[in-house]
Amino acid sequence: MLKIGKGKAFDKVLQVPGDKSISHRAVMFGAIAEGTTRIENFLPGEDCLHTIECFRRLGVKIDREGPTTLTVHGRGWQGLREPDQCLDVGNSGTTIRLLLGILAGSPFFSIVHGDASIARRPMDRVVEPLRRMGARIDGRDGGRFAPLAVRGGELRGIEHHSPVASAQVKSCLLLAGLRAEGWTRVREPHPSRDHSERMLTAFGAKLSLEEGTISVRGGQGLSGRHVRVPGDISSAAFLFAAALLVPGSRVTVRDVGINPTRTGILDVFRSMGAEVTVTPKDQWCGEPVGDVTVTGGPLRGVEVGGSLIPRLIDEIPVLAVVATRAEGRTVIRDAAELKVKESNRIATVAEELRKLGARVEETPDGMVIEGPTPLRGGLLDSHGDHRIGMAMAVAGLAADGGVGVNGEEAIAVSFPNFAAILKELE
Ligand SMILES: O=C(O)C1=C[C@@H](OP(=O)(O)O)[C@@H](O)[C@H](O)C1
Ligand SMILES: C=C(OP(=O)(O)O)C(=O)O
Repeated sequence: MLKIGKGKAFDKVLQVPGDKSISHRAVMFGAIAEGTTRIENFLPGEDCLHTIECFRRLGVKIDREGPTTLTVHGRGWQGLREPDQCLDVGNSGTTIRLLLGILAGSPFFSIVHGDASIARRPMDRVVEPLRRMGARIDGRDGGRFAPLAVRGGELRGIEHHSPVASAQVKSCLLLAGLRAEGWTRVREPHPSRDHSERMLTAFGAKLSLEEGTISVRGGQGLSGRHVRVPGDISSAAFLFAAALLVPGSRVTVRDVGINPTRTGILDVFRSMGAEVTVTPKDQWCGEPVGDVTVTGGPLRGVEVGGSLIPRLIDEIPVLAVVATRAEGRTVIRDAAELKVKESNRIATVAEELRKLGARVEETPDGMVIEGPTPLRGGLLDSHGDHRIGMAMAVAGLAADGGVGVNGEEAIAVSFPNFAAILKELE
């Protein structure tokens, strides 16, 4: 069990591990590129380690020089070979969905599977358009759920209007589109994170973005390159929240990714009344990087919905914790996607926060939080979901008597040294 006591005011300068989305992509794109891709500040979280193992099973040589440094020896798409064992994605939605885009255009048979949470997450959002491109995919419930079996082969480009704003759907189809005959075009209701677009461009691919539709022409190869991964703003969000939950605190996170498709949480914390300073410093492989400082103060409730949701989707659990301390009502809407993450995050956040005395009402597409409520200590559970585990641990900093979080091993999925950093803030 992870025990977190009530926090005392702090003023810290910290760093967080590399971005999960960018780490996955660096391995995957390096694996299908020609030449060497050296990756620095790679996230050694379990999700990304599963991505490495899947590509090793596909015949790609990947050397790990250190915990956060690796070299991927790409030999182009031709370098991938039929795996003799199932590909295990663990808990990682990003791995399974992007991998399916690569397998769909690879002329061999493979089976992908993951843990109990992965087996519950919807795969039809990628299976249906990949089948339209010509891929042969089967799986549980007609291919709606993993395990999935793929017999890859020749693909043709399609136009796909995704009903959900999902970078995983978009990236899967762009990867398949690189191998397809003609153009593949993807449109989504709101812009989702654009790491694939930035990194594919940095690896030499040509993509075009017109009126919200991203297009790629098939037959393009990638060239390996050096990738330095920015710190993960989704991990940093837990530390920003900590500064808002412990009165009189301030935190600076250095060298964190500040891609505007990921910074929704900073906009929301600002509109709640927090002081947020962003100092841009550099671009790493097409990704903006900077230092971000968050200073606590009195907070007010906010309404969050629409195009903001994909810009902070993974931060909503910790935003809900912060909202319990804000004056007035916080309304989160248009976030039904939370139900199909590692856990049903609307249900799990509400269940756990209520144990601490918070007033949280679930809605079909989000939640309503009435604040401020004093939080009491309690025994909480991660529900096997890393973000729920971390959000609840951070809540402990504001709870009288602190909290204990069971199932804390889930946190290693995205932020392996989280407990050590948080312990410094107790
Ligand atoms: O593409 C990615 O790296 C991710 C996209 C998002 O999922 P969706 O594409 O399902 O919205 C996000 O929640 C996930 O943590 C990572
Ligand atoms: C939803 C997440 O990841 P994935 O979809 O890759 O499992 C997350 O990290 O919060």
